[in-house]
Amino acid sequence: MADDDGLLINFSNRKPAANKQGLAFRKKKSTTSTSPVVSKQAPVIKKPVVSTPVTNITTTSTTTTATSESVIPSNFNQSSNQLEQHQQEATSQKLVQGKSQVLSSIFTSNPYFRQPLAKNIKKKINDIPSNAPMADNTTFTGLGIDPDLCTCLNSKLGVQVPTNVQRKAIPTLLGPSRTVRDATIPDHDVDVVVQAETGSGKTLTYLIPVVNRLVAASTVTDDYSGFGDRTIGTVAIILTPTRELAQQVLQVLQKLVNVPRSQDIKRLHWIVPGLLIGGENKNKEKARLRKGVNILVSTPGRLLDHLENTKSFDVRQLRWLILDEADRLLDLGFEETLTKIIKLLNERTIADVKYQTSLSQKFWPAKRQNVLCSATLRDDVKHLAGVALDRPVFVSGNAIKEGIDDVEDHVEKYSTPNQLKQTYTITPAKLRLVTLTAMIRSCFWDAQRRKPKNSKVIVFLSCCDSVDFHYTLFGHAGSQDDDEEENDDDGEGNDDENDTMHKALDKIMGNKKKVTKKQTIDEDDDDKKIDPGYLTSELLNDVPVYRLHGDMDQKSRTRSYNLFSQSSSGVLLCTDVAARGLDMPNVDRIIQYDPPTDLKDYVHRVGRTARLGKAGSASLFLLPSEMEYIDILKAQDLFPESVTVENVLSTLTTKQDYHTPAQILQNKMEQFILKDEDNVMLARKAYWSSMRAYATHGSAEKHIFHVRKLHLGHMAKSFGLREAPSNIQVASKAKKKKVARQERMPGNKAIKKANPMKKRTYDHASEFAITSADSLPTGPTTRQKKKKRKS
Ligand SMILES: Nc1ncnc2c1ncn2[C@@H]1O[C@H](COP(=O)(O)OP(=O)(O)OP(=O)(O)O)[C@@H](O)[C@H]1O
Repeated sequence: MADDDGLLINFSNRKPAANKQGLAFRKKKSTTSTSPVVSKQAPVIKKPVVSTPVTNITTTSTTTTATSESVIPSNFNQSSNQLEQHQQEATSQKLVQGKSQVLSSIFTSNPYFRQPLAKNIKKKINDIPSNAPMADNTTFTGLGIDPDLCTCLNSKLGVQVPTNVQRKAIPTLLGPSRTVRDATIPDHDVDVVVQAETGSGKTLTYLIPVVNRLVAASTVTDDYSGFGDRTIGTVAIILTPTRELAQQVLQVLQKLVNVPRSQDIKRLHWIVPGLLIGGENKNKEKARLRKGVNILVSTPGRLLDHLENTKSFDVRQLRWLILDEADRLLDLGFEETLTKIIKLLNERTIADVKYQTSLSQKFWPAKRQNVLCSATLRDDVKHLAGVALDRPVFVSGNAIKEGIDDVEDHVEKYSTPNQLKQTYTITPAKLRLVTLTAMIRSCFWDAQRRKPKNSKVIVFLSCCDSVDFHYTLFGHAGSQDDDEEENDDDGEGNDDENDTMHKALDKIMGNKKKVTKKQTIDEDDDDKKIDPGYLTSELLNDVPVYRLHGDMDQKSRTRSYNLFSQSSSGVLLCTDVAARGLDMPNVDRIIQYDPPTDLKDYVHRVGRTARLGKAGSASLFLLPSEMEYIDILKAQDLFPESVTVENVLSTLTTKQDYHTPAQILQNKMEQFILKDEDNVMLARKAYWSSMRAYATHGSAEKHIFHVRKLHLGHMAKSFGLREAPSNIQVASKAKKKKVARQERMPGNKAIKKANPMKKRTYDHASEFAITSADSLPTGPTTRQKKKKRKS
């Protein structure tokens, strides 16, 4: 707060009537303005600024409205006296860090918008789970899988019968080693493209055939001595876009290769799986490669590094190259790396005749088989074909088709699991933060039984800074010592007023325990404190909050991811680094607070829930200016239902009036931000990074998501900032000047500036992370990108 002028914003002192007509109550000139605060008079607004005519309010969702049953905790209920009291207290302006501050209402000056009519929402006809295991009599043994491997699948992974995509793709991937004949499937090895819904078991779809063929190759029979030499090197490489996904695939693989030996079958067990990912010790990886890793799971950057620099990395006998989340691997940033990888593999792979004897050749594809998997393989497929594939067979949940030209007939639309319940909430910018908070809280409240419940919620945000900001906010706001500190800071204000207000807030926020020390949130904050990997959020009724993004160090990432995966209840705040492939058990709800910059990411984000036939729901936040995005979703046969902001905010109270508790909640969060300079900086950074991230929406959606359409002041409010963006910008420039000055100081080592191009590649390519405000938009222009693609 040091650099900015005190921002004077009008605060409505009018008791918010239960305004059924819309979200806003009009701005009113403050009548209680006291020195030193100068109140800027609000313009008289002729028509209600946010009006949601009763006739247009869509209540298609099953979300409960404000009944006494649906309201979250009892400590949110206020007596009318308390409400009155709060109204009076809230009108008082005070000094925050020596600056005049006036609280502004979140319910004024919001844009007018009409809720879509319920009749425009097409309901899903078929709610039968589409990604569950088959309910007919299909079995893995029936598909030709080794009975011992089936036992292993059952005992180690709880997998008994195949899913639809497994039933379709496994026989094709078994190729000539297939023991069950099927005339419709090629009996030679072909490249395969697998497209199936999220959570339908694509990982096992490609792992089972590879392991099955290696198990067969290691089996000693009367006429075949089996293959038991680990020095064969790497025979299969599985590439994934993120480290977490690579770790997850390895975990499944490790269980799978431990196939028990039947008494009458002799097997030479030599299948050694291994992992190569960024952030890990390269020398240890080299040592493992030297010994021989037969099935390698890796992220592209680290694989290329070892291909280029590790002499003992032997890929001469490579027979499988599997690209998990293949469309993502071909996105900007990965493409170049992948092309280099494929070029090196092409140069180094030799189909050694020693493995081509008449008996063993059925276990080993004669040449490298390429397999591509994703839930969203579409027009990219043709592009991928140019890079890696040779006339692939296309397998989806619906069809098997030979030849790439027909692919588009089968993948015109992205598909999400039938049982996934999708909703959206049109939320004016000023109401975003409080609505998010209310929505998360409602996930942990059983409205029917009227008691807290366990739930697992993932909130997707557009950038790392925003994740850090919300993590700090939810993790620390609401503790009593914050309030105490704030009271101390506010020495110049009216103590009595503050005291009463804080008491009212405590009551509403449910502050039960006295927190004496802040939990550590940052590893380098204090060396002695150990980052527990999560924060317990008082603001969210003591729910643990986790975070995951690409700017975290590898240890924290792994810990945070594992903790959330294993937890029975909690909120994970993350970037798109968690959008693809991650199989976190029992996630109930996905909240897309920032809309995805690519429609494919919508499908992958919502796919973290409703996996393998389980139920799940997903909510999307949209600004009134972004409503057209619903049409884009509809064009993909995705029909989310509308849940109004009123519905969400109503869960904060038993009373008709949800404005007051919502406003108090917002004030509480703003106070937490403003009381500490670090918090203000965090909020500003998050604000700017989010704006930058917003600018990365593709040209096809630019008419919907354009920064020019945003009300920057209102957006700032959603980061708990009471400053106009120009103030923020000035502060940011001032900081840059300060850094530049420091750099010029004699004796100071010039801080090497990161090459923005490189940074962008890093952010987008490996970790899905749009990070700090300084690091982004100097990447290639659209024209440059097109030129690059052409060449
Ligand atoms: N046939 C099966 N029976 C029971 N469970 C299965 C079966 N196949 C896979 N699973 C389990 O289903 C979960 C989801 O599988 P997986 O992660 O492979 O899905 P996916 O299709 O790759 O999803 P995404 O597109 O999100 O990556 C995993 O926990 C996996 O162990």
